[in-house]
Amino acid sequence: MSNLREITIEEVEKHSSEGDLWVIIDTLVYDLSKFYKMHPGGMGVLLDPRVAGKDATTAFFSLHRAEVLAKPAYKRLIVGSLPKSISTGPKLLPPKHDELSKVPYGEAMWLGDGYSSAYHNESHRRFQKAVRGFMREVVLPDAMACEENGKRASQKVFDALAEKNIIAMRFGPGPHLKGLKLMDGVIQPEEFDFFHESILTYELGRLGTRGYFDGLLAGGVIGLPPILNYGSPAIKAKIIPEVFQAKKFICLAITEAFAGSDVSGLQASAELVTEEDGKKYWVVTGTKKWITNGTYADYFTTGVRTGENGFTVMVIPRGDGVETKAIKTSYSSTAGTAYVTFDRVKVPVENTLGEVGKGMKVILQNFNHERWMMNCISAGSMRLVVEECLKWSNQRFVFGKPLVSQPVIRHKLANMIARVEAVQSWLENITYQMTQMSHKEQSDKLAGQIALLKMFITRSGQQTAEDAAQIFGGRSLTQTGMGRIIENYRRTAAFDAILGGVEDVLGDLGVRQAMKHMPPNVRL
Ligand code: HEM
Repeated sequence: MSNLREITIEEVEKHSSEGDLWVIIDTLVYDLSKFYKMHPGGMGVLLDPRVAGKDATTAFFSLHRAEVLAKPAYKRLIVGSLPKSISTGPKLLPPKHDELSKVPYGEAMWLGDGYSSAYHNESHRRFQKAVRGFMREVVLPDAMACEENGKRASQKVFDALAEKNIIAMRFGPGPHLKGLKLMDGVIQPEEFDFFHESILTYELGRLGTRGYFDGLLAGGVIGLPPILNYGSPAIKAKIIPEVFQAKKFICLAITEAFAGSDVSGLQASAELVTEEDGKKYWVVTGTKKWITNGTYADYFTTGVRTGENGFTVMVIPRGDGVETKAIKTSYSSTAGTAYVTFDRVKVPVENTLGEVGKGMKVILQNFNHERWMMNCISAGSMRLVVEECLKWSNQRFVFGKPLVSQPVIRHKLANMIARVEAVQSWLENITYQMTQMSHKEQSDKLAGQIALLKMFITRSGQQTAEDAAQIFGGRSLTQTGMGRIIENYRRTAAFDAILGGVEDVLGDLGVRQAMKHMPPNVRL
């Protein structure tokens, strides 16, 4: 930008007509002579005498997100900049990809300038910076496109995730990370803990594209653990590398239209048959509904009835008799939500995960991790929404005053900030406990905490979505433009109150867990 031709305000003013149209935005001079006919906001607004040939910075930033100007197609419209004698250059550029927000409460406190943390160290900071940069540069453009067109995340992004070993990291700390180069070596596998994992998910949440987040392997994050924990050595050796390298995709297929997630009512069933050559197979018939990533999964970690009351988990590869159909939901079909049909599918008995009839144990093992992951994403997206509302309330002028000068707006902001900080602190505390406990201890001591936090986060998220919509007004209804993040959040915040266990059930679980630990001899 430093080599730009210097153009005076007087010279810009000479270009103020149809076919010869310049404007100044943030000290840069844009030639809109051809673009004005394609301008999504129409030609008239650009030809207005208050805009054509003038400094249109204030008008521009009250109608567009700063990211518009960062697009290469629009950068090409720049023909010069105001002389150095009157300007020190652009001040309103969008932040660099890995840059932290300077907006108060725009980042978790541990990332704030001058704040410290009892839980985070230098490796978390290095990791956060690398992940933020990667997410904004590589993932965000794909996320925005896919939210709109409903396609699954591009293979280019999956390959990039695999290259940084982000897919492997989504399964938390553990032996599966041994020997891997994490985020180009920014941290060592031995350093990786639940805080690193929470950063990864939180940063995905900060993209503000909820359907895409689920499309970006949320199904895999719940579908692979039964294989990691219960797969035979042969199954593990085949499927785990395929999934980590994004060559194949896996999902979890439990819920059914007949019974939702009430496992006792599931109807999909499997019968054991022995072929003439002595090989044993399950023959699986049934349907599954609401299966995240199912439309493009190659493997289905599936729960089926085996015998009278037995429930068994097995991994079913896509093949003869397996069909998937996209289900339309209120978030983007980029999530790959599917209705799955198994029609007499032959599954080798070696694909059984865990003991026959003990499927509940296999499924339950991962519930806490799934809900904790959802807490991380909800906290990340809530933080982004708070940041957006603070920015908007500050920059938006109504009746001659900034929006934030209205006490009712400040009241909403205060509640939003209080909620996101409460959520953050509880999440960090639980994450710390996870770093200190064995898996068994986590199941015993944290199942209730995680469930109650999820109930609290999703309730807070929905209140925050309502407040944000009031602050953004009509802009919160449009999927593009200034309010695009609020629109997405308002439409999808309630999803987290359903997926992974509905709010009421989780609240109930939290209290039941507490009662389990209640000593028998306590009295008022
Ligand atoms: C480099 C110059 C400009 C570019 C590249 C540009 C680009 C765009 C784009 C991409 C949109 C669609 C926004 C969205 O929904 O995502 C838009 C909308 C709009 N633009 Fe521009 N624009 C420019 C300058 C201006 C200026 C100077 C004005 C001055 C008034 C203006 C007024 C509008 C209006 C009124 C809308 C509709 C906003 C809405 O639907 O809420 N634009 N512009």
